[in-house]
Amino acid sequence: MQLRGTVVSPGETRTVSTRHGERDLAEPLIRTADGEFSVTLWGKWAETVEYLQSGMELVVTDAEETEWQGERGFATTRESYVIVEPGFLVNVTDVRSWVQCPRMYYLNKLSGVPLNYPVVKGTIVHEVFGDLLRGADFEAAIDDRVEEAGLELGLLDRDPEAVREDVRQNARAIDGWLSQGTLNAEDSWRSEYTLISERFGIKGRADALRRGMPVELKTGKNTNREPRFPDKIQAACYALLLEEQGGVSDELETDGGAPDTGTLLYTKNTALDRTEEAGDLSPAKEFSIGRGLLEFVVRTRNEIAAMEFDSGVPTGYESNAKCEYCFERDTCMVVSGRLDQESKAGQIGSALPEREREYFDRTYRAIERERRAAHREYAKLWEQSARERAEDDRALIGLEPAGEELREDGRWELRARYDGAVSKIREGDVALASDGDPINGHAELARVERLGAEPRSAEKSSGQSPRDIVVSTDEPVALKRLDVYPSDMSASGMLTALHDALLKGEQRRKELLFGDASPEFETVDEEFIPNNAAQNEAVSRAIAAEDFALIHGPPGTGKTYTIARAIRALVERGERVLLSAFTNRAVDNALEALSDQGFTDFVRVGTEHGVREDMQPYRLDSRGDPEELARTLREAPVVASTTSSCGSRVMREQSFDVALVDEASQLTEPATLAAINRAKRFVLVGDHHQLPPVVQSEDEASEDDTVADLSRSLFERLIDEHPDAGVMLERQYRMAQRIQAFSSREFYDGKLRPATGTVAAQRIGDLEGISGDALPEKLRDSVVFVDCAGDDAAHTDGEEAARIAELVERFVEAGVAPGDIGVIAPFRAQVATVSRAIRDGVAVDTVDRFQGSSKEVILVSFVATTPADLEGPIFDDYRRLNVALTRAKKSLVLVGTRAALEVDPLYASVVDWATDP
Ligand SMILES: Nc1ncnc2c1ncn2[C@@H]1O[C@H](COP(=O)(O)OP(=O)(O)OP(=O)(O)O)[C@@H](O)[C@H]1O
Repeated sequence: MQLRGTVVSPGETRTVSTRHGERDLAEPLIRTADGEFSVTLWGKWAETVEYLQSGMELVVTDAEETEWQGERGFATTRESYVIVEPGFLVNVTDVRSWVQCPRMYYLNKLSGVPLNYPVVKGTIVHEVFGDLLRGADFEAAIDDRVEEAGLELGLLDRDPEAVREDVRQNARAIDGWLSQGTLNAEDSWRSEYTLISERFGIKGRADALRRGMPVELKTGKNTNREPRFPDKIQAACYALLLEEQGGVSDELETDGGAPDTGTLLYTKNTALDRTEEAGDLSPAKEFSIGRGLLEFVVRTRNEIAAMEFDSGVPTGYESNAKCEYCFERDTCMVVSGRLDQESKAGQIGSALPEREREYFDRTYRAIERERRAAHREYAKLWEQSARERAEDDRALIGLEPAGEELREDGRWELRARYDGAVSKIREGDVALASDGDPINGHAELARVERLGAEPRSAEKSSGQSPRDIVVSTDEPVALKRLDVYPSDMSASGMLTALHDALLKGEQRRKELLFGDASPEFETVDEEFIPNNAAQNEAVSRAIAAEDFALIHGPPGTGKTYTIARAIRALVERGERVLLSAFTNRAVDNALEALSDQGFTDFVRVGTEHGVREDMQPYRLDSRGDPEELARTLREAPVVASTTSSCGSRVMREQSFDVALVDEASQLTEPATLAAINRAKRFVLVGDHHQLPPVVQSEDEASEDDTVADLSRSLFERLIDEHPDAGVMLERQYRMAQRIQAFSSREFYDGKLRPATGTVAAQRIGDLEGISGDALPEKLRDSVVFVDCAGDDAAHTDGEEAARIAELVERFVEAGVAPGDIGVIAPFRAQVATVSRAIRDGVAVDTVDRFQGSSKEVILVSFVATTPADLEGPIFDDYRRLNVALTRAKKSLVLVGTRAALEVDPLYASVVDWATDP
């Protein structure tokens, strides 16, 4: 049986005499659904209690029930595994580095992977390995993969021909091995296999599987007969994961049991000179994977999960690391010196001042909480049934595969038919595509290319037309289900940014961030924007700032326009500018504004999928001639990318005079650091009265003051601490006078006003081809409240949806194009309900998806029928309400249940405003 519970007290290890001789045991007390029990952990599992703490989750597989002196208890058996905090997903590569040295694991996590040649070469060789397994031509694969790494190689000043030769030597080992007869007709292969273990709390991606056995590629040399220990551990992890999965798929079925052999391929061995090197030069080394090794893997994984339970920091004493030979020794000593951490290697340098260290610790804990929240989200993959996930918008299920095709870029394009259901999955997302069972079946990471594409085949059923979902993957999979793929990448990015800011950052910057210094400004007299004083002042401040400036831009006040003007002015002064924002959309909007103002000397960094069509010509492809690509990037006076890309290997090599960050109020503090770390000065643009940063672990964080509050942006903090560094744009170019009135009064102290008389007086009748009279009288006002009784469902309201559909028809009949109309609903379920009810072409979405955009006509569905409903997302935060009410230019229609809304004072005033002109 499997035992699962929460540790009440860990207990201690002791040694007892048994009929098998002396044995260690420990007896932690755990609480399960059935009560409290003591669990006897025998042998090596007894070590677990050394790091077990009360409150941790503990799982014992294949436990047996015991009875001693009338007390019921449990004990491990020969088959048991003991798993600590199974919900914390440890990466296979982390298990590997922990075995090398726990400090190494920590340092890797903190500082990210830097751009260096061994890393880039390693990636290329891995890619070529996959290509060769898939039967690609040797030289063609090398040429292609080296070209693909063009930008990184260029930044490293590497000559492509020399790289090709280097890769060729490594690839020969692979090719030689494949053709040596190791691979015969019965062998079945697959490369890059994603594995997730629910049972052990481990995830990873195996380089390859041969007959269901793991094969790992290492680009280093190894002249011993045996693989290196950490490498074995890595392969053993995959074996463990494969065992749980019970084989891979029919075609790759192992002979039954667990994979018992691992193979390591040391590709550099073939490049060694036989006359100089002694030892075993064969690249492929096999080893047998026994039970003892698998248990060791689980115990190592447990040590990591236990340390992460309270964001602990490893010292290096946990293993028998040998610091003398470690190439990370200096870094390790510096980090421990600066952060005053215990380290086996010792410390050098002076510790950060108390306040900085405290900031580091609090932020570190907050980021690790985010990571755990991502892991919890991950666990829902197996905790929830397919149906529950679909209902929670976390999966699209019941897809019907509708074709697969190998594209020119080597990726598979998979299609499936679906019913148009909504989910959190969006185009451009990375999601988990599976054959219906993402955990025990076959799953592949997929990029969502299209949602709701026209089916290829012309058959269209009556009523709702079927739609296609199109994704791309490295390997084909029967596309029957698509799941949200929670990632802890953003946690990793924040951690690296924190590290760079605190351990590598300039002193002055830190003084500013920690309130020990105030920002300073030069004087600038030039006029930049003659028709808008606040915008002009904002540009002046951006230029005059010696440290930083803050631009506060309420809805429609020309933030983007001002940003573009400021960038031009900076470039004219010879400054190199990094333009960044939370979303790709905002980055592209700012570039569009720049090009509207006649400036196009910029480079857009981002993926092909992330960058908008019209900005593709400016996108820096990472594939191509190294020297040319590197020059293009290095010489660009303006480089634009999202803040998360600012932490990429490539961008971390770049430096700028000024970083200009849009949507800064939606960024957590460490996410903002990722961008501003790259520049001497910075300008943050945002509005803290619109959407705040999205923080997954928000609920638990607020109470604990040892954990930083990530939901407060750096923008907001600095505006509070240094109001003088900020300029508020007050004149808006979007909304009719009456639409903006409520927001101005409630959220901006009445300061927001229309920029011109035309803006203020705009009416729906101004749109081309529309006569205001064609609308029913009730809809002619620019702000309208429609009382609707609504139904009783929790997150949907069919009646409201039907009423909205009707109102939309009135606007369309009067001549308004569907594309000029938007509907905002608080819940995705209601978004789905409304989408089904109304005609095509009208944008229906949640507030979060509408931030940053506007429409001529906006209808808001409140989905509140009883006062208790006033706790939904649109309502829990005034900032979301503000966004919802400020998207419309000419006509805003609020649909809701008056009696319910009037219970809350803020909503009562909304209803009031919308009812009485
Ligand atoms: N000084 C100005 N003179 C004339 N038009 C302007 C000026 N500033 C902004 N605009 C116009 O006002 C409109 C809104 O500006 P912009 O898109 O920059 O607003 P924004 O604040 O970025 O909007 P959002 O709140 O959606 O982020 C644009 O059409 C822009 O060209």
